[in-house]
Amino acid sequence: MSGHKIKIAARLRPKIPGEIDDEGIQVIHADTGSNIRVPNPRDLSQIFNFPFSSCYGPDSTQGEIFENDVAPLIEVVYSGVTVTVFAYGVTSSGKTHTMQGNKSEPGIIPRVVREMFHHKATLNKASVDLVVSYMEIYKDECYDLLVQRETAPKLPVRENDAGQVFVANLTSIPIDSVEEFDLIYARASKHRSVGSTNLNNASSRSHAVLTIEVTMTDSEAHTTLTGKINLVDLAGSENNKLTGNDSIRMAESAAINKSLSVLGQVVHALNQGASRIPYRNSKLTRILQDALGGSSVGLLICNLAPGTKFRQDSLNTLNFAVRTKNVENRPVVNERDTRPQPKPHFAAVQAAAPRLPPAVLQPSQISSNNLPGPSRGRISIGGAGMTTRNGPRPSLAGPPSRMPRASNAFMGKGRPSIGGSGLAMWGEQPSMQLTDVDLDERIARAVEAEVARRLKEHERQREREEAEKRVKEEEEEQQRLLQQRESSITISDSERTFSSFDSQDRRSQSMSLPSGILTPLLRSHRDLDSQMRSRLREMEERMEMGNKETKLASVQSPSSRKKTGRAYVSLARAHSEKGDLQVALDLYRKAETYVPDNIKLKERILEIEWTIKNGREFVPSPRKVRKPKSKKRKPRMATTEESDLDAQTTEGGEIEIPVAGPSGLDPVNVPLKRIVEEDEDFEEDQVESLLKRARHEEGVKVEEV
Ligand SMILES: Nc1ncnc2c1ncn2[C@@H]1O[C@H](COP(=O)(O)OP(=O)(O)OP(=O)(O)O)[C@@H](O)[C@H]1O
Repeated sequence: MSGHKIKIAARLRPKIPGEIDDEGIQVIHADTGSNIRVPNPRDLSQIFNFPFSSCYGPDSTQGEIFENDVAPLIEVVYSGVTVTVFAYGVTSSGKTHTMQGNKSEPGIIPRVVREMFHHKATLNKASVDLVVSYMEIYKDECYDLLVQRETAPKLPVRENDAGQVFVANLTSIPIDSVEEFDLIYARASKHRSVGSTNLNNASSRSHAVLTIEVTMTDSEAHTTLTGKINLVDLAGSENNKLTGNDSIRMAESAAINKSLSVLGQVVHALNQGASRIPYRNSKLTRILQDALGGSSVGLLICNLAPGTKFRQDSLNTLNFAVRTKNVENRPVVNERDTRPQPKPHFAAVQAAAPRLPPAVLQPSQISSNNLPGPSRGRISIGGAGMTTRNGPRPSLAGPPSRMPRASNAFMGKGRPSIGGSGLAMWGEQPSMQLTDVDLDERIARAVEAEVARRLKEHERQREREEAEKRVKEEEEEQQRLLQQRESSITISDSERTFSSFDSQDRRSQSMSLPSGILTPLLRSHRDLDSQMRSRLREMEERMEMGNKETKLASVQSPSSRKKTGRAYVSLARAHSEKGDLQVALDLYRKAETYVPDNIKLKERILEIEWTIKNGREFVPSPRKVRKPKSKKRKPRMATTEESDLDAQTTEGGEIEIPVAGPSGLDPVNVPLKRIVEEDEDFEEDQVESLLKRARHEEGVKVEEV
């Protein structure tokens, strides 16, 4: 399949009781197309237009969105392609309502499942199997929502040989009817992390990913076609000032905001055609890798909340949407040849690692107590990623087209079945007989856990050893300096006798010299001694100070180190301008710990050292004229002449502002992100926090700059 851009739909929710709708955002349907209009929060006379092929206003229904944008994708899933639908937006903008809905207004998820079964019924294929898996990413860890929450372990994210990312050990349950699904889904949804905030009584504290996978086996053609739809309800970005979050919610919020920010970075990097896409910076992007610039078909639903309160958030959401719509995926059809592969050579069998078959619980009566409908359901628990009746598969990424499939005698329909009801996952304890396959699976998991534990232990041991080595080196260095000082003191204590390290030969030689000949030399030794003493003292102080800073620097990211370095330089400069050269020198040296490769900084340190030593006056170099910050943040705000002119956005997230030019009014396109995105004003903040820290530090008295 050729490149396929992610489709965008925007939905503005109606106001909810207690909310003021001041028409901050509007959905406009015109003959030329539909768009979302948002006034610029910094200049209300400017209107940003966001044209999308699907825009839904507050009166839109769940059915409308499903029919227009999601239902057509079901056929794509049945053609063996992975489809990903995500709901994105600020907290309380209606993501969960859109994806999940409620009993009277079911959302996309229940509708998708109905449509999947409906489509299945129209197919004339012998074997069409559906399975569901459901997981959440809570504080950057993956949890299985199909198992009891209290016992759900953190699931590892892995990558297989084909480069496909999957969540290992994620449960997948075969579903044979809508009713079966509804029951499973209702139970699992209770396991999702939800909490109350000022903005939403039932705010999702995690990103939830529900996957419905369909496997179509054609035994005559010996092929298996696997389609999948991932339905992702993202947690909403949060402004903690508005949500009034407590410490627990704050920690959740930090994880949510971080993962969403990485999502933005991934989209940005994809748009830039960057060589490195930061998928690995969060579990969310790692898991959605296939949906962002990968091999799936994507639909992004941008949820918007009405009113001025959410205006800036809505602009951020729309800005993200504009960037995302340029991301191109390359969908592939996931078809596999099921013919048994020729037997590998004996040597190859010996060399190959043993492949463990998945554990498959085949309860005789899965639905008798819990699930309505025919009792044909089976629960398969992934031993290596999401496991279906046809073998292990990654959970979010399908294998590439025509991937050869390993033949496995344990897989397929003729597997040994196991007694028991399969209800253990819901907390009940069925009596269950384990087969060899199950035992193998359990052993494999235990081995896997043990290997992970040992690796962790090994890593901890390595870190301990490294820390010990560092301490030892520091002690040795101090010892060395001490010895040096002692030996130099020996020199200065006596002009007549030489230090212990002088040899007997030298002594006898010197004794034979005419008297007075060494005096100038010894005098210079004495000078050297006092110089060395003060130098050593200085070095010790610097080392002590440096250690503290080095420790701090070592835990910071490269960009934070740079920022801290810049903040110290800024402080140092202020002190050098006031004439506090010693304080300035200390601060420049601190800065050096954070930016050790900065040549200019080294030069500045030498310059000040020299000035202090020689008692000269220090004349700081003139400050660079920097562009005013406000200009950087607001690169293109309308001037007085422009402010009363209506502004129109163009495709691709640019704002078109008419500007008075030589030939009358010329339109000027300004990239919207430059206007909407906040520029981080770290320097002031950083200086402020450093000042606080510096005030508590002994020895460095820093005044407010
Ligand atoms: N289209 C809609 N029609 C009616 N009510 C809606 C609609 N969209 C959202 N709501 C209501 O708005 C409130 C917030 O919606 P929802 O919980 O879906 O937001 P969310 O974006 O999932 O928030 P969070 O990120 O905090 O989980 C809910 O009470 C929901 O019922």
